[in-house]
Amino acid sequence: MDSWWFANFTTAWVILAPLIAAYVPRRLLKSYFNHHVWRHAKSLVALVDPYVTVDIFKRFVDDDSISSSDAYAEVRAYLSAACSREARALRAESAMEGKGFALSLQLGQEVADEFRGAVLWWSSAESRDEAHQWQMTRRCYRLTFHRRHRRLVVDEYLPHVRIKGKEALDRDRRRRLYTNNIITDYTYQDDRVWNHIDFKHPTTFDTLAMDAAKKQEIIGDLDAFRNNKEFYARTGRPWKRGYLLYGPPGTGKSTMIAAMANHLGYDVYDIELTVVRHNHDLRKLLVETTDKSIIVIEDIDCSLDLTGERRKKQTGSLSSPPPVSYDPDDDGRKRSKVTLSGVLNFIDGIWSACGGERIVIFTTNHVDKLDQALVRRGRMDFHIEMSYCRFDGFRTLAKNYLGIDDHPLFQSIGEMLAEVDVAPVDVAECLMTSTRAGRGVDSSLEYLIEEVKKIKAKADAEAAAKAEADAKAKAEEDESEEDEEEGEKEINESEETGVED
Ligand SMILES: Nc1ncnc2c1ncn2[C@@H]1O[C@H](COP(=O)(O)OP(=O)(O)OP(=O)(O)O)[C@@H](O)[C@H]1O
Ligand SMILES: [Mg+2]
Repeated sequence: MDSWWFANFTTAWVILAPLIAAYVPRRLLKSYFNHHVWRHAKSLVALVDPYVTVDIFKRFVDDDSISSSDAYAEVRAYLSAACSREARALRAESAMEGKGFALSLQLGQEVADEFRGAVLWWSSAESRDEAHQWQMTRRCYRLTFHRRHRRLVVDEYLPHVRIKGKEALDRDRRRRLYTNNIITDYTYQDDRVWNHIDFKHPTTFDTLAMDAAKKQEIIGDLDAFRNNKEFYARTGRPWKRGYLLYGPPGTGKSTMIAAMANHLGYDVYDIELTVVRHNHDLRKLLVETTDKSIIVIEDIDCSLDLTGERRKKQTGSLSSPPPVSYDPDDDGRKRSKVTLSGVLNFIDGIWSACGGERIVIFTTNHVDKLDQALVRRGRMDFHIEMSYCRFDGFRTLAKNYLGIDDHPLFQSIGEMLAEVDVAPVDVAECLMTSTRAGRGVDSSLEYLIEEVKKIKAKADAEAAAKAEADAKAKAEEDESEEDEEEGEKEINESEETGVED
């Protein structure tokens, strides 16, 4: 009987199918199948199939998916260990230096995981993302589990995967130095707002030349920030801290940022403000930064003018990759409109609280030029003056470049540096020149003494010239005041004489 029905059904279908295809419009057919047949088929399957799937899509960088963390990357990191045991077709990417490869699943591969007695399966798949505005097909990790484990998976397993994945990412990742791209109105959803290179700066606090007590204070402050998550949560403050580094050129502000990043193990986001067009672009940049990061705006006084206009300066910033060339003045429509209030919001507006463990650093050569609103405590919590090279700084540089801790000439060099303002960059350059020239320790230090003497002589000559110019200006001022008084006296006398006449 069954075979009779089947034969009739097949014959009818063979006759009817070409007729339906020929006469019923394709769009109608498609939408009918999509909306009705597929829905009914799914509910039928659900009756007999007890398995549930969850897709975790590879994310796009667009407005709808702004987020400071990446679940897809976390799942991939979590699965990396399981992959090496079970999957047969793997993808290997180089992990951190000396740490071999990070493994992930090839498309279509599957691995099993066990959690509190439940077995769950992960596979690498491609699927249509219904939630996305263009419903595109995207790579995803698909988790499949029995429906009786639904609560376990949602409440415990998925959070567990994210925590473990994040830990693995933090452990294995290469640190990065980011710089911002131009964000245009046409920025495509997959365009990154940040560009990055691996961050490999050799500076540490050990090699940073500065006052030893001040250095310890900064290290203590950074450690307290990093270890005080509970304090920030308890007091209801976002877990972030602002540092203002100020001082003359070549005193180590950019070097300090590298030392901080190395000490904390954070990424660095170096913002080139001149290519940021609007305040809301700043927000977009902010939400695309990750936790455990340092956000830097170098030479803030040159990047942001309080009147809203901008000036340009070649900044010697932290060897960052150059931003895409963009002249803010080349077209009136393109000119940046970032304002002081935009930057203030960037630092401590409601958006700045997304994510956590973030440090914001401004550097400047002219602290007195900055608006008080920008640098007040609470925004820039710690003001650090990077100053000229004194004895402590010199000892560090001598250790860096000559490999020595002490020397009979140290005392006289220390005394000289107490009297003359020499930037650490100049001391470092002298020592490096000597090292390159193959001089020994003694002659390197003598060369440094000669150079410092020259700098002192130059500074003395400049100070004398300035004093002379000031004295001359004062004399001229006094003379003109005397002339004025004389003139007034004459006028008064002639008026008095006139009255008498
Ligand atoms: N305090 C320091 N400790 C060690 N090296 C230093 C220090 N200051 C300067 N240097 C050396 O001088 C170079 C320039 O220093 P850096 O760029 O950090 O100065 P800066 O204060 O940021 O200058 P600018 O204000 O011009 O940006 C560094 O690459 C480093 O080699
Ligand atoms: Mg600098």
